[in-house]
Amino acid sequence: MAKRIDVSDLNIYYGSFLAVQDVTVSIEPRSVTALIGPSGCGKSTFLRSINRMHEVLPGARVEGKVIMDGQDLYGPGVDPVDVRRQIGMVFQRPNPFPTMSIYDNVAAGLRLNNKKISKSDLDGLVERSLRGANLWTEVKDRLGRPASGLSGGQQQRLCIARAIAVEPDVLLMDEPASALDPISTLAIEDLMTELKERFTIVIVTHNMQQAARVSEQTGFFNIAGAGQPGRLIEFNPTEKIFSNPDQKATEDYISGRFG
Ligand SMILES: Nc1ncnc2c1ncn2[C@@H]1O[C@H](COP(=O)(O)OP(=O)(O)OP(=O)(O)O)[C@@H](O)[C@H]1O
Repeated sequence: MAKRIDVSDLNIYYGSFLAVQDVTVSIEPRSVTALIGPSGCGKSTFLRSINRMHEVLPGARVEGKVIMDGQDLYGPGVDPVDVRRQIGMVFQRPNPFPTMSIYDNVAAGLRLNNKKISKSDLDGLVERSLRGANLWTEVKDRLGRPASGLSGGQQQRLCIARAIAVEPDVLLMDEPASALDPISTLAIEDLMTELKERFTIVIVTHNMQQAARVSEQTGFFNIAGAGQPGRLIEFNPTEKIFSNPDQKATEDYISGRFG
């Protein structure tokens, strides 16, 4: 079930380096939120802090709050592994388990989370996830073949199938189409439009047209200069960001004057 995320006063560190400063934002369920901004301004770092992936690096930590439907994800006693199950992630480069079969790639997370699942239930869930990722018809006759035999676009949809198989509440996507050709990119964008019916989606993208096509809300991150922390400069409906942004820096960025 899609859930809302409320981030308040979030500071994100790599050791003593403050990479992202003072982010406060609300992310609506059943919608796509796009994060844009120049390289190094902290979009990916912020994305990874939402599902507690950031802290897997030694010395990496956050201050502030990330609340999902009332639950403080950084609260005492919260298991980060559980958070990552509820908030799935898709990366820039498709990263299926290459030698594992297509079927087993989708089943991997389900098997980890539910050891007693029957073969027929698993078959059903694998099919549903592959259908959800718009991949079923292309792979249904070769489910036992290695994932490495799929095209880049198919591999990325396989990774999306793997992510949605465990029924997360939120899906984070870090430039999910930047390594793909234009046709595969459109397939991923169409898929996002379908998936937002069921999930809260947050996507980092360098592609402004993509942000404009797929998202309801857009956040613009920026940095004042090298070594400075990234900040969320503007967060508004996508239509407003691309037609009449509040901040001059946003306008300069989207009109290609910097970044
Ligand atoms: N593992 C790390 N250790 C130390 N600093 C890091 C690490 N990863 C990122 N940073 C720094 O944190 C800041 C934000 O980086 P991040 O990758 O989040 O930016 P980004 O906006 O996603 O950039 P891009 O658009 O190029 O992917 C940068 O100054 C970067 O050098």
